[in-house]
Amino acid sequence: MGILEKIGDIEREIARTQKNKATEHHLGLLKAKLAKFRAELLEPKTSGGPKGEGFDVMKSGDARVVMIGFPSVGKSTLLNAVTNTQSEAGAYEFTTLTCIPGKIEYQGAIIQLLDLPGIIEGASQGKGRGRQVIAVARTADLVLMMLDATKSRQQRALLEAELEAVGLRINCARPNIYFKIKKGGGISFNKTCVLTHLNERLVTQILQNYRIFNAEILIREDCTVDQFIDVVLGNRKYIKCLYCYNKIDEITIEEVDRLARQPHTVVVSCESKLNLDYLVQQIWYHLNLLRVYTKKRGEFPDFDDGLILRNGATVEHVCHTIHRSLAENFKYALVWGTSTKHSPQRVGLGHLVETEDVVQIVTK
Ligand SMILES: Nc1nc2c(ncn2[C@@H]2O[C@H](COP(=O)(O)OP(=O)(O)OP(=O)(O)O)[C@@H](O)[C@H]2O)c(=O)[nH]1
Ligand SMILES: [K+]
Ligand SMILES: [Mg+2]
Repeated sequence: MGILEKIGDIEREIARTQKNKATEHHLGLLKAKLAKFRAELLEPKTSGGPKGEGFDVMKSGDARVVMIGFPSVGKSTLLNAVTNTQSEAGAYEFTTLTCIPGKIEYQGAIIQLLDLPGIIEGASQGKGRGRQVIAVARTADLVLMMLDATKSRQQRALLEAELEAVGLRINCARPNIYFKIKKGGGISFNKTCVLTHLNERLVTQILQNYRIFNAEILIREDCTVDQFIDVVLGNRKYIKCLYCYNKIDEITIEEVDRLARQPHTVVVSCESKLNLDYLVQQIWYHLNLLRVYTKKRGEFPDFDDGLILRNGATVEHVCHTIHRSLAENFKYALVWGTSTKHSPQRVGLGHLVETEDVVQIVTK
C-alpha cells in the first residue's frame, strides 16, 4: 500500500470515529500515525531529482514575503503594482510557472516579495507544483495569502489546510512544551498546569509510535494532541500570515466591510490600485521589523541611513549588522530611545533595542 493510501485510510478512520471521551485516546494515536506518514511524505527525495527550475531564488533584502494562492487570484498583478518587477498576468490559470522576485522599499527596509504559481487543492500531496511552491513558503518571514474576494469563503480554509499539511503553522506560537530525547531513563513526564487533552499514558504511547522510549517532557500549557505531535516531530515552522482579499472592485461595499474586519486581513484591488499603500504598511507591520539609527561619538545620528533589524534584536545584533568584529571589541553602548529608562542609557550587548532607538557603540 502506498503512503498516500495509508494516509487516506487513517483520515477516513478519523472522520468516521465519533469524538468523545471514550475515543479520545484512540483518536490521539491515529493522529500520531497520520503525522508520521505525512512527515515521510515531506522527506526530501534522496536521489537528487530535478530541481524546480526558477524556484530557488536567492534571499535578498531585509525580509521575505511569499505570495500563496489559488490560480488567477491576482498574485502577479499585485507584484506588478507594488514592485518594479513585471510578472506576466493573464485571465487564464497557471499564467505564472516559476518563482519571480520583486522588491518593495518601505521605511528604509527592502522587502523581497515572491510571486509563485497558483496552487491547487492537494498541493501538499504533490499535485501540480504544489510541493515546490509550499517549500518556498517555508522560507518566508511572512506568508501573504492571496484570496479572490469574489470566490467562496472556503478557499481560505482549503489553503490553510494545505499549509498545515506540510508543517506550516500560521499565526500561532510554538506550543510551550519542553521536549528532549534522552539516551536512557525512560519517559519522564511533568506538567505545570491542568491538561484536558493529554495525559502521561497517551504521551507515552504517542512517543512509542515514533520509537521514542527515553525522553524528558515538561508541558507548560494545556496543549492538544496535535500541538504535542508538532513538538515531537520538531520540523514545524511557525510563521505569520497576512490575508489579502483581492478584486474588491467586483463585490458590494457591505461584503468589503465584512472581509476587512477579519483579523490579519487587508482588502485590495490590484487592478484598480485600491488600498495598496495600506497593504504595504500592513506587510511591514506584520514583519515586525524595527529600525535603529547609529551615531558616532560627538556627531549627530545618521537619520538617513537606519539599520533594519528583526523584532527581538539586541545591541549585539546591531553590532553584527554594522561590522562582523564589532561585538568582540565591544565595551558598552549608549542608547537613546524608548527601550531605555533614561537617555542615554549605558547598556550591554544583551539590551533589547526598540524601533527608532539611537545607538552609539563604544569599543575597547
Ligand atoms: N476585477 C479584478 N480583476 C483582477 C484584479 N487583479 C487581477 N485581476 C485579474 O485576474 C486575472 C488573474 O490575474 P493574475 O495576476 O494573472 O493572477 P495570478 O494569481 O498571478 O494567476 P496565476 O499566475 O495563473 O496563478 C487577470 O485577468 C487580472 O486582470 C482586481 O483587482 N480586480
Ligand atoms: K492568471
Ligand atoms: Mg501569476
